[in-house]
Parts: sequence; structure tokens; C-alpha cells
Amino acid sequence: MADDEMLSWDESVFRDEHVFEIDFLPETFRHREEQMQGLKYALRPAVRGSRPLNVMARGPPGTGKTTAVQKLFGELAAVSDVNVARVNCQVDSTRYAVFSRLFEEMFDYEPPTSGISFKKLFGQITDRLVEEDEVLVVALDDVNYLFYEGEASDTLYSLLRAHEAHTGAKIGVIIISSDLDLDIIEELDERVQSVFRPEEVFFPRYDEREIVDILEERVKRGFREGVAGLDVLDRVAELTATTGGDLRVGIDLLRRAGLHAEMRASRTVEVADVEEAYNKSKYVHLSRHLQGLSDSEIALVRVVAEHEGERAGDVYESFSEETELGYTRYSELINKLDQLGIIEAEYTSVDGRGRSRQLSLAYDADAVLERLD
Ligand SMILES: Nc1ncnc2c1ncn2[C@@H]1O[C@H](COP(=O)(O)OP(=O)(O)OP(=O)(O)O)[C@@H](O)[C@H]1O
Repeated sequence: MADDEMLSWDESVFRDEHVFEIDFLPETFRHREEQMQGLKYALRPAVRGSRPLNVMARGPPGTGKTTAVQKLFGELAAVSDVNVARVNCQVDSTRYAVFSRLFEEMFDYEPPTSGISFKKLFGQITDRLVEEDEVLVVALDDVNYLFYEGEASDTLYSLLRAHEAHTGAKIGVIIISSDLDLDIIEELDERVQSVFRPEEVFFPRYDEREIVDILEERVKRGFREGVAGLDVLDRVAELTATTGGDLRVGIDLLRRAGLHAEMRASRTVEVADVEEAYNKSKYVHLSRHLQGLSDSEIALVRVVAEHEGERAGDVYESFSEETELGYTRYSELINKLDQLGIIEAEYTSVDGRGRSRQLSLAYDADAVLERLD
């Protein structure tokens, strides 16, 4: 490499590295007009002080569901006094935790950590809504986690029937799910099904062309001019599309490719940097899912890694030694990790012993263990 192509210490390929970060809210939001319209239609009554329609937003990971809701919530808060609250159910995965978060959003301080019953917490939220004659719109993001914990029906029931228990309380609910195997309505109790008839808004995968359109904007804002060419963008879009169309993969690829170019002290990002970055970026889902796991779930992932391909009954011994949890809880945890796509639990017939589940990791064991440390 000639000297003038080398990056000096105080130089960077990045103009604004922040645009590649997870929590960056993009200004332009292309290829989601229809979904934004659908959501707006449902939320419009809230601006007039009425209860909005409930919404079920579904689509594979990284298709803009959270971003759409954040943008609309921003607009709503700017033009009205509607209360908006987005709850990340991966973090707050019980009814109590969800309502604590709502309390915090509305009152700007956390509820007392002990001694306050659910009823009281709930009562304070609805009292405030009634007194101030305000509307609350709640987005339950990654609602699938409430299902994995068996908390979805109770949580939705309380939200949807708030106006019965507390006359005048106006709450609208948007549930967001990226688990397309989960039949949400079917999985809810009948008492919830009878009151929950949401508008449906679907977020399909972006195709390769759309990914290029969207990421072009990030490249322009994130890198200095002339740093990343079209060949880089096309390769990133291709890899993103083949990994399932999750834009997070593409955004992560751009950032890592940039860092890799800097490591080579290069002033430009090349396709080879993208290929190198892909070895890490392809695991963004895995990292995201592992982040939200509890200690006992992590223990189970480790145990399965050590007993790859063995039967659930046999693996249990090692698990119980580590955690002292019972078999029922063990089975529930297996189901959750299976639904999250971290492990695979497949039924196999065992001679004379009926059917049993065989456990294995859905990813390369080293990639998983590395991310748990
Ligand atoms: N149309 C778009 N334009 C610009 N950026 C987008 C667009 N769609 C998604 N993104 C970006 O892709 C990333 C993932 O989007 P987002 O979190 O909204 O997806 P999601 O569907 O909610 O994912 P999950 O279901 O996994 O939570 C974010 O960084 C977001 O900024």
C-alpha cells in the first residue's frame, strides 16, 4: 500500500460511527410507508382523546417494527398529550415488571421496589389517566418473551380491561412480535381472546434491493466520502439478505468492515473487509438473544454445549447439579431456548422407552461459549 493510502493515527474512515449503533434512530425510514399508515390509522383516535385501536405488529427480526413505533411515538408525543410507553419484554417479562415500567414512564420515577401490590401499582396508573383525562398507548415490544414466561394473558387482560376496573381509563396496546412460529391469538386465554381483536400490521423481510436503498443512507452518513463504494454496499446487502434479511446484520457488517479497514490502516473499505466482518456479524442474533438470558438459562446453554446431542433426561442430571432446579422448570427452560432458536430440542424415539428429546446447540458451540464469557 502506498503511503498516501495509509491511515494516520488521527484519521478515521468514519464520519459518524454512531449511525451504526444499535440505538440509533434513523431520520429516513424507507420501504415502510404502508406499515406506518396502518399504525397511524390505529393510533389516530388517541390524538382526539379517545381510546386507540389495538394493534398486532408482526414480522421477522430486524424489519423495522421497533423503529416504526418509536417514530410514531415521537410524533404523537410532539403533537398531543398522549402518554406513550414502549416496554422491552425481553427485559420486563412479567406482568408486574411491565406495569412497573409503565408507572415509571408516566410518573418519571420508579415505583417503590418492595411492598407495593400489583393492584396498587395498576390503580395508580389508571387513577392518573382518569384524573388527567389522558390516553395511554403501550407498546409491548418483543411480546413473545411474555409468552415464553407464561405472563402474556394476564398482562394483556389487565391492559385491555383497564377501563372496566377503572371507568374512564383509556389504554391502547400495540404488541410487537418477531416470532412468526408463535400463534399469538391462539396462545392467549379465551378471556383475553374475547376482548382482543387487534388491527394487524405485517412487516415483511426487506429484499436485497431495499436493503441497498436503506443502507446507502447509513453509508453516506457514517463513512467519509469515497470510503465505501457500491461493491461494498452490494456485498453487504447480499450477505444481509442471505442471513435472513435482518438489517441489524447489514448495519453491524458496515461498522465492523470499517473497523477492519482501519485495522489495516486503509483509507477505504473493501469487499474483503466485509467478508472478514461477516464472521462476527452473522452472530448478531445469537448475541442479542444471549444478552437477555437469566442465570439458569445460561447454565442450561452451557450444559447443552457440554452434552451436545444427548437426551434431555440424561442432560438433566448435570443441569440439576449446577442449578438445583426441578425437572418441570428444566423442561420450561428447554422450551424457551428452543423457541428462541438457541438450542434445538428434537423428539426422537428411544427403543422401548417412548419418545425423548435430543438436545443440541443451534449454533457452533465455540461461538456460543465465547459470547457467554
Ligand atoms: N426502513 C429502514 N430504514 C432505516 N433503518 C432501518 C429501517 N428498518 C430497520 N432499520 C434499522 O434496522 C435495525 C433493526 O430495526 P428494528 O429494531 O426496528 O427491527 P425490529 O423489526 O423491531 O426487530 P426485532 O423484531 O428483532 O426487535 C435498527 O437499527 C433500525 O434503525
